[in-house]
Amino acid sequence: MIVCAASNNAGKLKELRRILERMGHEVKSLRELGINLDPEETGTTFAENARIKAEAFCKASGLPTVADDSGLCTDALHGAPGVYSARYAGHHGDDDANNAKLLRELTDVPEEQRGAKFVSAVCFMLPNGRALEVEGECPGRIAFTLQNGDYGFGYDPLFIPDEYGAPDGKRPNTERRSYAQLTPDEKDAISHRGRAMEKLEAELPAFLG
Ligand SMILES: O=P(O)(O)OP(=O)(O)OP(=O)(O)OC[C@H]1O[C@@H](n2cnc3c(O)ncnc32)[C@H](O)[C@@H]1O
Ligand SMILES: [Mg+2]
Repeated sequence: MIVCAASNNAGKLKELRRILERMGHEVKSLRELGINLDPEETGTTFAENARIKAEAFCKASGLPTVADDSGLCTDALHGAPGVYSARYAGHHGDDDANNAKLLRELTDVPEEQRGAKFVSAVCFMLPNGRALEVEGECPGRIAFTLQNGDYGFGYDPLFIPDEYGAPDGKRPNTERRSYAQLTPDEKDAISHRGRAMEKLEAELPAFLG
C-alpha cells in the first residue's frame, strides 16, 4: 500500500522509509506530499505524541500514515530526557547540543549507573480514523564520549545497545559499538524503531482485516 511516513526528522524518516519499503510498501514523505506541518507534541507519553502526529499527518495526506514518537530514557536521570528528547537542550532538534547536555548531566556517573533505553511508539492511522499502536524498546548504556560512526543521527553516537543484529542473528555488543557505528541492517534488527515496526508488521494483517 502507499503509506505516508510522517516525520520531519531526516534521520528518522530514512529509517522509517527503509523499514516500510522492506515490508513491501510504497513510501511518501511529507516533503514529497508537499505537507509543511509541525504539530505540537503536547502528550505526556510517547504513544500520545505518536497519535497526535499520525492524526494530523493522516488528515493532511489522506493516506494511511505512520508516525513515530521516540526518545532516550536514562536510569541515572530518572527517565530523562524521555518525551523531551528532541528539545532537551532547549532548541528543537539540535542534536549536538542535546548530546553535549546529556554528557554533561552524566559527568561522574559511573559505568554501572549509565543504563538507558531507547523507546519508539509507532502509530499507524487510516483515513477513517482507526489506529494501530505499537511500541518497541532497546536497552543499552550511555557512552562516556561521542562514538561517531558512518551512520546515525540524534543521540546515536552516545547510545551503546546491549546487543546488535547480525546476518546470523543477534549477538552481545562486546565491542561496545554505538548505534552510530552499526550498519543500517544491524541497527534495524535490534533498535527501538525496528522492534516497534516488527510488531506493526505482525499485527497489520489482522488490523486491516
Ligand atoms: O516528531 P518528528 O517530526 O518525527 O521528529 P522529531 O525529531 O521531533 O522526533 P521526536 O519528536 O520523536 O523526538 C525524538 C528525539 O529523539 C531522537 N531519536 C529518536 N530516535 C532516535 C534514534 O534511532 N537514534 C538517535 N536519536 C533518536 C531524535 O533525534 C529526537 O531528538
Ligand atoms: Mg517531534
